[in-house]
Amino acid sequence: MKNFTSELSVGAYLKAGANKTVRTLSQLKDLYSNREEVNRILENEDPVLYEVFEMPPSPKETDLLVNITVLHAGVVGEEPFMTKGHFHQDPDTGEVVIGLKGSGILLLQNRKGEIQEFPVEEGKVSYAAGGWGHRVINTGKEDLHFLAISGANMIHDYETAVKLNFKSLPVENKERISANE
Ligand SMILES: O=P(O)(O)OC[C@H]1O[C@](O)(CO)[C@@H](O)[C@@H]1O
Ligand SMILES: [Fe+2]
Repeated sequence: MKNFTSELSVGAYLKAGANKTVRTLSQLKDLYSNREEVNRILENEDPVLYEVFEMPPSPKETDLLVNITVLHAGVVGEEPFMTKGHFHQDPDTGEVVIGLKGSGILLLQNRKGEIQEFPVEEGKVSYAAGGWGHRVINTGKEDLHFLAISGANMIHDYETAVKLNFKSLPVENKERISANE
């Protein structure tokens, strides 16, 4: 990554050289448990769930990945918009998450099925240690902006998240919902 300085806003970050990746519902439809609702939404539109603005890392594995993510507000059935969720292939590679705007949850789950939830909002910094899968969920009514920093040698492991049935809703709600079913 080249030297840069930027305000912590998407516009400024783009001007400083960030690349943008867009994730839409049609790309991530298997994340949501209410299939009928997914299909109903997709009949009309393919909403953008989140956008990741990332500074291009150097090809060297010792570099850092620094990105700002904008996770939009919305729901698919009862489930709020969320990131796909992944583990890092190398269990020694963690990630820092710093809330900038909006409110949400960083949901962590390890291979033993243990779960932790941390707030993502302005003024809060959290660390997802290696070995903990992580997903961000926008539980608020406005877009959630956060900065994430990890090692550039990090390889996303999405398969483990699927295999372990990575949780979606904030766990309390999930328990409350299934208790009421
Ligand atoms: O790779 P995924 O699961 O789509 O999520 C991307 C997001 O995940 C993060 O690793 C934060 O958990 C960010 O880098 C980015 O916002
Ligand atoms: Fe990550």
